Amino acid sequence: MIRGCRVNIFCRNKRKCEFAAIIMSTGLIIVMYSILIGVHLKIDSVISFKSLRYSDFDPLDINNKSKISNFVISIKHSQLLQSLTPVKENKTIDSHVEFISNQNSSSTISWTEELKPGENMNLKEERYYGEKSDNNNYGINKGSNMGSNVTRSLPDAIIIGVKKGGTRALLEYLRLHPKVRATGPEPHFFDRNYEKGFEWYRQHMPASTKGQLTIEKTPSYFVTNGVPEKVYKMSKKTKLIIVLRDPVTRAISDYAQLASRRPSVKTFEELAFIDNRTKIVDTSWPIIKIGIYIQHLVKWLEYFPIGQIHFVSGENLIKEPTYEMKLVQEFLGLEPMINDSYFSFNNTKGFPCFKKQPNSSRFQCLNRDKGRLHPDLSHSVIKRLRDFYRPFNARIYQITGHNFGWT
Ligand SMILES: Nc1ncnc2c1ncn2[C@@H]1O[C@H](COP(=O)(O)OS(=O)(=O)O)[C@@H](OP(=O)(O)O)[C@H]1O
Repeated sequence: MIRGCRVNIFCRNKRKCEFAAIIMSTGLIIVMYSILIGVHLKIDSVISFKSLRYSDFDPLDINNKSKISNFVISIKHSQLLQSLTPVKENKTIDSHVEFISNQNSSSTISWTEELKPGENMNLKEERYYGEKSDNNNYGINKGSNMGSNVTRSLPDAIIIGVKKGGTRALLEYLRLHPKVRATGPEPHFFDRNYEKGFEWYRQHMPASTKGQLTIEKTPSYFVTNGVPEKVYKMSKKTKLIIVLRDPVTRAISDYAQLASRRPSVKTFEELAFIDNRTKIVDTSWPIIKIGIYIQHLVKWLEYFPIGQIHFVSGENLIKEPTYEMKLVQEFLGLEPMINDSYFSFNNTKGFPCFKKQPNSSRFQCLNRDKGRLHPDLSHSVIKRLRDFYRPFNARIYQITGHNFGWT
């Protein structure tokens, strides 16, 4: 009765009424479908970004193919979203920035690379300025013109090590400086991708403008044979930075990372000593070998003068980030802008956290896999390792002119 009444009110002619109903429902389906696609793209981008932290994602690692495709998809989605939202003048798009709040009311930072207005993700541009770089043996440092004086340059400075020394923290602190442009993931150019050539390397550097320093970090460079010569060939003026940390805690940190990725791995003691009874240290185990810093450093000194290498104390970078940053900025010839106001010690995390702008109230902390729990090792194991490293450490103190205080 009621249905009949409605039909009568809106459609006098039953066929016209059916036709109108079909048109309306088709329209409704199209609208809902578009909304769903839009939501899907947005969600997918966010999920992809969230799942890709620099710590577990190396886009240059061939074993990470699934992550690469995930990454590429997320970039495409973000580009699509960007093209729907025109970029306003002077607005910076953080294309790869990921700040995820965690339970401790701090945040987690992932790697960052910013796109400037007019710049896009296409790195294929092959035009050169033709300008011979002042610090590059090959004259290829300043590269493709991306418009409005934006270029990609080979690094002016490289954080070459040491693994688990605090290299990520240092790079993220340096990134706070307006005159610094830093890479996100580790490019691994000199140790894994050298055959791809300097142009490949340069294309993996962040966009920069004149006067800005380009900096990358790949801690494996410090211990990889042949890298000092290759860096020298790129530019003998490259400034080198090494974050040194007590080799015993460094080894434990490295092992903690290994165990978190391979839970079935042998115990630290089983791997660190040739024989657990005699406790002869196994120097062929990379986790031990990396900590014999002097052996690696001398290879760099064959190519670079000691004054061209800046040593950061990994321990002090945690205790007094401002002081260590003052020294690094001095070394890089930067105005000392990264000061106390950027840091706040987060007691829950047990590490300094930092803010992107001095006037911001929001502090960000490094990812949760920086500052992992270390396995408990017996005093005798620690003592044995300390005894082992002591003579090597003494030579490091001598050469660098700095007592790092590792006991
Ligand atoms: N601000 C801040 N937040 C968190 N962690 C910090 C920070 N500053 C230094 N560190 C120390 O950095 C250690 C990781 O070193 P790296 O970044 O060089 O590691 S890696 O080689 O890139 O994997 C990491 O080692 P673990 O504590 O063993 O995880 C930290 O001790």
